[in-house]
Order: sequence, then C-alpha cells, then structure tokens
Amino acid sequence: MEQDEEIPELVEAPLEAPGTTGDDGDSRVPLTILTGYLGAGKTTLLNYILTENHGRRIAVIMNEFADTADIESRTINVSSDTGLTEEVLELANGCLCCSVKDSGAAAIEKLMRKKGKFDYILLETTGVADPGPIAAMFWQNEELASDIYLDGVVCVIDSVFGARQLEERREGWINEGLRQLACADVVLVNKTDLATPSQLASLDALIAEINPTVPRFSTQMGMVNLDQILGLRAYERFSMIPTAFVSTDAPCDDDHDHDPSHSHPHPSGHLDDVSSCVLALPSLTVDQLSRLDEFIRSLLWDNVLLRADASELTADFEILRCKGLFASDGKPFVLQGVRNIYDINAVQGDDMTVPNGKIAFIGRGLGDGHVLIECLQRYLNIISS
Ligand SMILES: Nc1nc2c(ncn2[C@@H]2O[C@H](COP(=O)(O)OP(=O)(O)OP(=O)(O)O)[C@@H](O)[C@H]2O)c(=O)[nH]1
Repeated sequence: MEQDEEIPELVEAPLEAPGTTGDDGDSRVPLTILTGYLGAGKTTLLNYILTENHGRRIAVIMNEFADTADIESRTINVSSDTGLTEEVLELANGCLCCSVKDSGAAAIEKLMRKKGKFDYILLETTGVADPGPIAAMFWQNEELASDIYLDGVVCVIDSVFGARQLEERREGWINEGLRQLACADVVLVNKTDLATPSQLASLDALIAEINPTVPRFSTQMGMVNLDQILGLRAYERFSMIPTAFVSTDAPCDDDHDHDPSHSHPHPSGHLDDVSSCVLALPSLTVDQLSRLDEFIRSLLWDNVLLRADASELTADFEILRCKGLFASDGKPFVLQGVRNIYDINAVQGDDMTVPNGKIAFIGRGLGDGHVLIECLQRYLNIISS
C-alpha cells in the first residue's frame, strides 16, 4: 500500500520528556478533533500530520468502533488490542504518538496521567460520528479545563463523494456528513486529484450553503499547511474567523448594498432541512450586547425566539452551530456555540477591529432563516425600516 511506505519507523518513547508550558505560559494541551465521513481521508491526514516536522509531540486518540480499530491502528502503525489500550511511541521525526482508544473523557483522563510527554492531542472520530457532542464535551468540561482546551474541529470531505454524502436523506434526523460540516472550524476538501472541476464547484457551493463562514482548503492525501488546521484556538481567540468572514462571504444572489442590518439568509429546502443564515451586525451598544446574550440563551437553551417585547415564540429549530464576530463598545467580541453550549467573549490580546460584524446560525428547520433573523434584528432594535 502506498500509504504504508511512508510510515516512519517507530522507536520507544523516552521516559522523561520536557515540560509543556508554551511561550504564552499556558500549560494546557490543545485538542483538535478530526472528523469527516467514512473514507474521506481522516487517517491519511493524521499520518501526514504525524510525519511532518512540526515540532509538536502529539498524542492521538482514536475514537473508533472496536471492529475497525485494528485496521486503523495498523494504518498508523500503532499496535492495539480491543478496548482501552495505550501505546506511547516516538516516531522517527520526534513526534510522540500516544494512542488511546476509548469513546469518552475517560480516555483523556487516562492520557493526562502522561501529561508532560505530549503537547498536542488529535482526536480522530469515526466516519459516522457526530462531532457536536464530542466538541461540546471538550470545550466546556470543567474537570478537564485545567489540562486541555478545544483548539478546533477539522472536517475532511471527499471531493468526489462529498456532495452526495451531504445530500443523502435520513428520515427524521440529520445525516452525519451535515452534522460534521456544521461543526467544522476548518474544512479540507480532500482527494482533489480525483474530482472534476464541476464536482469541486458544486461541493464548494454546498459547503458554503451549510457553513458559510468556514475556511476551506483543497488537499490531496491530506497535505495542508499545518498552521491552517492546528493551533487555531478557534473557541478562544477566534483568530482565523475574521479572515474567513472576509474571504468566504456567503454566496448570495440578491444585489444588496451591505447595509449592516441586512439579513443574509440562504434557503436550502433539501439537505435534511439543514441550512444556515448570516446576519450583518453593526457595532452593538452594551445594552444590545446583553440583549444578544439573552436572545442566544433563549434560543439555545429554551428553543424560543424572543420578540421585541420579550414575548416568546416557540421555535421548531435545532441549532447545530452558531458563531459570530462583532464590535461592541469599541472592542471585538466573539460568539461561539456548539449545540446548546455557547460563549460570548471579548477578544483578548488581538489587536483587531471589526469593520463588518456578522453572526451565523447553522441548523435544522431554519428554512430561509428570515424568522430567526427578523426576531433577532427586532430584539436588538437594529432593523432598518
Ligand atoms: N487518490 C487519493 N486517495 C486518497 C486521498 N486521501 C486519502 N486517500 C485514500 O482514501 C482511502 C481512505 O482514506 P482514509 O484516510 O483511510 O480515510 P478515513 O476518513 O480515515 O476513513 P474511515 O476511517 O473509514 O472513516 C485510503 O485508501 C487513502 O489512501 C487523496 O487525496 N487522493
């Protein structure tokens, strides 16, 4: 197999390893979730990362079903048994590969007993996994918060079969590919060597329809500049999202004038009823910021939309992901939401301005997004009349 030829020799890891405190004094270990549909190229990407000279000592968690674990482990040359197993091996390029196989936080807790031996964690999910609950678990886990932080969710999509996978209907629930894309902080459109230009174009349009602000990169065999996928701090600094908002502005047929209160819905109608909508936000006053917080909390926690008079409208929505970047009181703020967990924080330490604030929602049942967008505009009192 072509892939096996590139796998480096494994040697035993040294007993002692240097400390993990980074330049910024943060001793927590970043965790990146690698997701993507069956066969999209997650393990290939993992191999690529493990064999690159990035200077990181990486621990790998394979969140795999037992019956495929053996195949996976052989692909990355880490032997395993079924159940919770652990191997700490040093790859020839100095990268530490510590593989733990388990489905939950228990794997991380066990892994953290080896704290100091690695400074990055990659978690590869199964091809049919919904990364939402996994991301939420690591993002807001109080017990793990002093040890790790969620750096980002990287979604690998097969450029030949990806569109078909996203469009596959599931009666009564949302297909896995859509859930994975909805959660993504970065998308790698992989296997571009096999796709036609028209396949690439239609897949790109679908990706933009579902996750209009996600940065996306074309790859072959998962080869990507690692700075695009690791060390993002996507849930803390939102450092790459401003670029994404600028460079991948959602496709829109209407010819509007970018009025800051202009809503930007993207009708779907297919894709298991999953769609997205984006609202341009002007700079918010302190009061509007607090009203935004109330609105998001009611939407995500109680599934209700707040009307301008604070009365509630029951929403038949399922919000999978929301994110935003906007100014308030002269400072940049970030909204991050995965399912019903969310945070609105001032951006720390980044010297940046927000000329065009935006907020994006991805979910089921949004339709063209106008009900949600209008309620939000009215609640914040930013609707243009
Ligand atoms: N031609 C081509 N083949 C690729 C590329 N990336 C991965 N492959 C091949 O696609 C197959 C599946 O890749 P994997 O990395 O195992 O995919 P995966 O997402 O880990 O698969 P599951 O674990 O089953 O979900 C392998 O045979 C890879 O060698 C690519 O860019 N181009």
